[in-house]
Amino acid sequence: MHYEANFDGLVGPTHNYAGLSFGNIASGSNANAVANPRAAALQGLDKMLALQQMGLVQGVLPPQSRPDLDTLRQLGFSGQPGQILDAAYRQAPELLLACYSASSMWSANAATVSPSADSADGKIHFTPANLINKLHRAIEPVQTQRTLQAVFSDPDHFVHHQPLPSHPTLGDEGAANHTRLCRQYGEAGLQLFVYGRSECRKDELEPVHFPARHTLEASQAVARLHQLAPERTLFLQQNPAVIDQGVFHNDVIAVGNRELLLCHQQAFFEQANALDRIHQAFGEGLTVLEVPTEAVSIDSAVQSYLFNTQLLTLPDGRHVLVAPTECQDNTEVNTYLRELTGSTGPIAEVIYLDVKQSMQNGGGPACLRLRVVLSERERAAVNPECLIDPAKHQQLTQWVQRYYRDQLSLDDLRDPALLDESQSALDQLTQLLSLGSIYPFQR
Ligand SMILES: N=C(N)NCCC[C@H](NC(=O)CCC(=O)O)C(=O)O
Repeated sequence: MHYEANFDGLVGPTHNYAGLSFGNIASGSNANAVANPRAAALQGLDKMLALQQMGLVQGVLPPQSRPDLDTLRQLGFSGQPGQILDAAYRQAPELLLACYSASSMWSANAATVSPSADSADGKIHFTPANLINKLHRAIEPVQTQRTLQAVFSDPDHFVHHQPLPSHPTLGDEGAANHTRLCRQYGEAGLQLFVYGRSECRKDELEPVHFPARHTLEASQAVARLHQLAPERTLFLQQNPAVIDQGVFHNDVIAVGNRELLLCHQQAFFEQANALDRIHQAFGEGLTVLEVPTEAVSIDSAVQSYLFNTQLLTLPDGRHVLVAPTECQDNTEVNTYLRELTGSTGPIAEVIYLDVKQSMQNGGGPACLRLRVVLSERERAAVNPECLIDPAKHQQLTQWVQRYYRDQLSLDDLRDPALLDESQSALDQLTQLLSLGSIYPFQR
């Protein structure tokens, strides 16, 4: 028996709206809004419990420690923590904001993961994403690697690679641009790597307004590291025109699982050709649900995050979509989803969940999770304290209620008490999740 486990990033105590992600429309339009870290973390935990209750394997990944004092020191701020925060707030507020972001919650960007059925050595491979396109995200990979090693520590099953070198040629956004299709989770699958631009293929079109964060060269390197078979690996270019409309990752415009791919008509560059290649490489039995622009505009897709849903296969074999409530609020999307589930199509049901605090920064249900396909033995090798059941959910809920604020504005970020609260919270969390001393402040 094999499972697709979802490991969600737990929202950290400094969740805020800083407008840091150019090209991500929600992040820009909610800049300076007052955040509610407590509600954000509880929404995330409730999503994790909901999936566990559906009979799925659900894990949790701890947040990164913020503010990132080490980075601020590296940037020339010195003294006691309070002095560092104060000086950064006055001299370089944009750096302080970057060092305060709780962006590790979007664990789809933490790494690319290939299951053992696809890798030549029969092990699960992890490559943390370098996330070089945004400063607040480029400071994540070192900790990401430490965290993943603490959760998936057994070298008999898990291989951890270094993040790719930090250079624009190798921009890597992790699993947000990676989809695996297969017949059964335990069988060899087809891995789709979707890139926004290529350094060496100069003739390919690129977006003109917003950045293409992920490169072909990064995807090719990850596929090599993960020892994937070339005939079961495809590199597809994202449609640059939709990147310019706010589709900053492929998981904002397409989602796949098992033998199903749900994508917008404008998801890929030269889409007919891209879909042909996918069909050819997969062989018989693949269903592609292509959503036409006249049913759902790109605007509606970006606002509602229709494609940032989690497409899940339940233990009874039914496929369901876990969607953000924003999909109910958008008329086009609501109509499309009602027709989809009202027919005899492959998706049986849509389950709506509230992840508004994350959505307002451009992170839907699928952004919040990193998928790891596990066999029974591999699952037994995962740090058991990082798997969610009702008792763990309750423990973590109480922990959030104890440590998290229910309001955070950008002005609060100079408050050294927030740093103390965050470190106390994370220190306690490493005990709840049996992670050891993974944070720099614990060393
Ligand atoms: N699509 C996936 N898989 N992930 C979504 C990531 C959202 C994240 N938002 C932010 O980083 C906003 C932070 C701020 O503005 O405060 C980003 O743009 O990298």
